[in-house]
Amino acid sequence: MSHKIVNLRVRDVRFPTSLEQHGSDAMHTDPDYSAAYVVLDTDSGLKGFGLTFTLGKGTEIVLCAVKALAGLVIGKSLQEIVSNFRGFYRLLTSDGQMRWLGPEKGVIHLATAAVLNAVWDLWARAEGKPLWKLLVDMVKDQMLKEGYPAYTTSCAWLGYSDQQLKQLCSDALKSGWTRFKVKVGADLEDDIRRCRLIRQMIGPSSTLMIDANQRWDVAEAISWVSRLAEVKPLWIEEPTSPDDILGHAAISKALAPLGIGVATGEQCHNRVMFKQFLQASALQFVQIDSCRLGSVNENLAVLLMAYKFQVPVCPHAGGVGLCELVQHLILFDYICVSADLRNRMCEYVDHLHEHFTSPVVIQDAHYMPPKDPGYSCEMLEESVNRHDALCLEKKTKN
Ligand SMILES: C[C@H](O)[C@@H](O)CC(=O)C(=O)O
Ligand SMILES: [Mg+2]
Repeated sequence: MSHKIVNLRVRDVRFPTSLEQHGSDAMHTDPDYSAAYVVLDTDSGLKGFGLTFTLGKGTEIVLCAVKALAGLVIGKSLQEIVSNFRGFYRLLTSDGQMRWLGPEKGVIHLATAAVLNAVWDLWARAEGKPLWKLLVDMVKDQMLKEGYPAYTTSCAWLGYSDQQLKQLCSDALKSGWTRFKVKVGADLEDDIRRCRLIRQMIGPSSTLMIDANQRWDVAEAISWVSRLAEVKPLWIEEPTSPDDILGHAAISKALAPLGIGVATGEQCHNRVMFKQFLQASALQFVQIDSCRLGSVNENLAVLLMAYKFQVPVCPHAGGVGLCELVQHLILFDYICVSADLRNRMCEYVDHLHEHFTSPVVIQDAHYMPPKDPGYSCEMLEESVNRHDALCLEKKTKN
């Protein structure tokens, strides 16, 4: 069956997570976890669902970019696309006029990610497999019985009170979590207090990471993290601008004697930037994002580059739908690329999974391999309608 794409719909879906400071960090103090949510309709009736992640405002701009790309997608059959996927990727990313908006970065690349995620979802559905299995079966068949190791960021968002942090951390420990990420970067004394608190709760054998979300300049990052070395963080995430590759390299070199690595990637524009981070030894943990890069296509390239440089991949997943999508990629990485779990873990945030038809399954702090066909992108229609920014705008006007 050809599954010819006959229509592309895109919705602006926003969740008011900022009201309870879910997702808050040193730079994003009021994040509303949102998505540009794409649905591909085909002549066979099969649909493909995709999304890219945003923080609320500006999602309407991503929708415009998706609509601008639609003309390159509608009329193509799935078979035509996957028989030359590289050519299709280049078609979307190398349009003579639209590439000026990037190339392969910013809003146009977020829109490309959403469209390509929907194409991969359509392909996996057509094959009757979860995406990770579609990828793995292209190479070989292995299974992960105990699931893939995860870490949680949901105990220590920057806007949470110490009381919330203690309660959430205590609950997480009871559920078997042993890897925790803490948001830092706004106030040093506050960071020292909160990091000491969580380290004291989780004990010396659990793993702690810290995340500054691009808050500092290079020298500030080195001195600030040095003050937090007492809690033995495995990594400092996004210590400075995500574009400052040599800055990351300087921070990495300075913190190495303290045994603290650098992690980044959630706002890394594309595979070319990752190449330079790896060549410059500017990171010790590659944090791919399923909706920032050009979908599976570009993420596979980064997985292979990370393996070539022997740098572990620890995917970013702090955003609506990001856990659902990136679990497929990290399963592929383990089964077909790295075959290694040392210093590897996938982020998990405990928000908004109820809005998906195939939400992630976490057991004992591990991602259990998805079973449903597709890329786990499909949202409940009721959720999309209830959180569609356009519908919300009309309601407030009436
Ligand atoms: C604004 C987002 O919640 C961001 O803080 C997520 C993030 O940096 C992470 O999950 O890592
Ligand atoms: Mg982060």
